[in-house]
Amino acid sequence: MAEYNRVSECVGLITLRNPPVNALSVSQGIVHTMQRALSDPNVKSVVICGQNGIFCGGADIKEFGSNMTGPTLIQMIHAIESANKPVVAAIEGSALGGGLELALGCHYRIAHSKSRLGLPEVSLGLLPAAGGSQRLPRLIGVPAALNLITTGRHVTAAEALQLGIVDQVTDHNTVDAAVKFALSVAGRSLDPRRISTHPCPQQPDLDALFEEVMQKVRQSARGAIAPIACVQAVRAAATLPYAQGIERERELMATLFTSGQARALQYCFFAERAVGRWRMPSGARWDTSKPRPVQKAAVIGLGTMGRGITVALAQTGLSVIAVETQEKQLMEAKQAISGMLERGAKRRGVAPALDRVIYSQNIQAVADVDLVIEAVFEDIALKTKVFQQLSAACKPGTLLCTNTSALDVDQLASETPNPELVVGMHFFAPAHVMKLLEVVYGPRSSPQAVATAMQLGKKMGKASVAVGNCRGFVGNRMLKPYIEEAFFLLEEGATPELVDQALEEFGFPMGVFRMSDLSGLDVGWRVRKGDGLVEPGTASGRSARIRQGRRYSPLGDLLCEEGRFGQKTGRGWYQYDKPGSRVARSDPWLHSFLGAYRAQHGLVARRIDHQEVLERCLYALINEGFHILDDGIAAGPEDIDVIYVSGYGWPRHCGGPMFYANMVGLAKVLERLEHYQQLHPEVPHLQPSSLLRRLVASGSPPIHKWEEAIKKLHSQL
Ligand SMILES: CCCCCCCCCCCCC/C=C/C(=O)SCCNC(=O)CCNC(=O)[C@H](O)C(C)(C)COP(=O)(O)OP(=O)(O)OC[C@H]1O[C@@H](n2cnc3c(N)ncnc32)[C@H](O)[C@@H]1OP(=O)(O)O
Repeated sequence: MAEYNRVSECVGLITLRNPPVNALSVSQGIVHTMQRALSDPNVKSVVICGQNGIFCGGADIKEFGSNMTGPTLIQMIHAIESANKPVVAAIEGSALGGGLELALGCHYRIAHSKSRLGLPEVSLGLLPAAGGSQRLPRLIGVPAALNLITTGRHVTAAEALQLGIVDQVTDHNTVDAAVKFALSVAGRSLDPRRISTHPCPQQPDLDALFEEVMQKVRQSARGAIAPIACVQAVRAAATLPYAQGIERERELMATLFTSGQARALQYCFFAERAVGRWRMPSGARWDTSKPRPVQKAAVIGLGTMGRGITVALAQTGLSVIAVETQEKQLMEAKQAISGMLERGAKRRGVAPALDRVIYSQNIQAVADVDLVIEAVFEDIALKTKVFQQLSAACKPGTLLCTNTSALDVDQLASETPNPELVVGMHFFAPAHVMKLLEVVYGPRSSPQAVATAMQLGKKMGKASVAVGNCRGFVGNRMLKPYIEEAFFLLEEGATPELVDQALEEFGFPMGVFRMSDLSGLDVGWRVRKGDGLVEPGTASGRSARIRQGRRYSPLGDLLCEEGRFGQKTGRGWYQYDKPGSRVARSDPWLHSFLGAYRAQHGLVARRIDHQEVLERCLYALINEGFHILDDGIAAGPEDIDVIYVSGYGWPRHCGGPMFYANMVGLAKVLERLEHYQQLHPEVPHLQPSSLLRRLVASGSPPIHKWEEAIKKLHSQL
């Protein structure tokens, strides 16, 4: 776990060994090796490094749920800082969380130029509770420490040097540089190097600073408790002696450590990694399916989505052929894409990848690409034509991907001579910014096609999730009952403001109505028209609100008939100063419209509270998630949760819809769905899924056991 060697005759070298990231385990034995180094009379100084080019990824997150016994990290770091021989941290790869805290306990820090450092505990629902919240502000000052600790961001070695976190940066062998450095400081007084013994650097107007930061953090935290505790811990560092500060750090950590939010955030950390280990119902899996290399790609159709996808591909280092058949649109797209590439490059401090994109009006230009992403208008006839053209134009083996969000991937595949080469790559707008990618496979998609799309998604920095083909795939399929419940709540007496407030207090960045105004009400209207649901708005009464045998709310259609498409028209569920403006204001017209609508349909408005909004919208969405699991469209709850957290604004500290259901209790979700279903029998999405019932009947296993339970339950059917 921690290996000890003597090098250059008088330097004790401690190497952390705990693959893959040298996470600090309670059983690691660093204390023991440290004692060995300190008691060795031949050793004049000590270097701590990590094996395989990574210093340390922090405390072992997997141990958090278990019974942790052994010397605490804090005691170990204290022992290092108190040592009477200089201890130098040789930082390569990452020094994160407890890893950086360990380095802060050392007397000196030497970092490789490519290493990254940070205290990301906040993103796991925790705070740097191995003295990090007390040492970092003492070392680099309160404002910089607050920034790092409350955001959890990683800094480069160059920034760490500038901030004063490290003493030296090297491009060469870090351990060699640290050993040399350790020899040069042997025998020097260590008092100035013990960070905990110093006060924080003076800071004028401390109270005002903390007030300002606390306000900012509360706003952006959207209900998360860890960022607030982080501010409180740093405040303790700035105002209390170290011993008392550490006590405060411990108290705050004790509250966070056992919180549901910490469990949810740590679940998200592992879920994001688990979705990379995808598998298909056919038995094909990530570890047995070899992706094809993709160096050259093409994007067909340069509307909003196509432009974003082109930028994302070019920024990943691929050569891209961007095709748009109309000359004017092609020129406009070229200008927009170049602008996005230039702005992105400026932000990242690199040269813009303008010459990676070749523009063409001719689909034949795709002849030698490895992969094509089609992003033309959502029209099955048009997409079919494009797929047929692509099949004829591309070299054999080219992967054909569609960015459709609503059409049938299998149907498109069946239009090509090689359906095994077809998958969906469902990006979210703006495609070069949004983290989520749904990789949609059909029954005939080859494992290699899925592996290639998944690998490309990963390269693009996306949270890529492999899902089966169905209407709306996973994300949009679950969104439908959520939006419908919100409409029904308006009919029954709620307002858009009330519904949005409940959802935003829950942690969504935007409630359903503000979101719908942003994305455009006409999008859903077009889909509903296509489904034959939209009728002229003159009929009244209950029967006018039953369509295709189930409850239907025409409210969204009626707003569209008024030309209220949301932000782009300056009117939607809210009003805006002008078309395109983003600040939503309550609209008296909407409220009287709702009153008139209810009167026309004989609906009596009743008082609706936040709890009902949350239960009806969220449980309807969760219920659809159980259907999706039962249908095998998502392989496990993690897939659904990653989709919702990374693409739909579900608050990360609630873990995603399926984790949330697990936290609330499956029996409670079932009971509330049954309750609402009795009240609204004409709403099928409130009918509890059979999987949810079966899981409750089998004793509500915890989420990590669902897969096993689902398999067992399926085999019993
Ligand atoms: C009841 C009262 C109690 C009171 C208080 C008790 C206190 C006790 C606790 C004291 C703790 C003190 C405070 C310290 C806290 C921490 O240190 S929390 C951890 C902070 N560190 C992080 O958040 C870093 C997380 N890791 C990463 O960001 C990345 O993994 C990486 C290090 C940058 C490497 O990235 P990459 O190369 O892309 O690899 P990955 O795929 O991400 O990871 C590879 C595998 O390693 C696993 N892993 C990574 N980090 C950890 C970790 N810290 N612990 C355990 N496992 C880790 C990751 O899951 C991958 O695993 P596989 O998916 O199985 O391959």
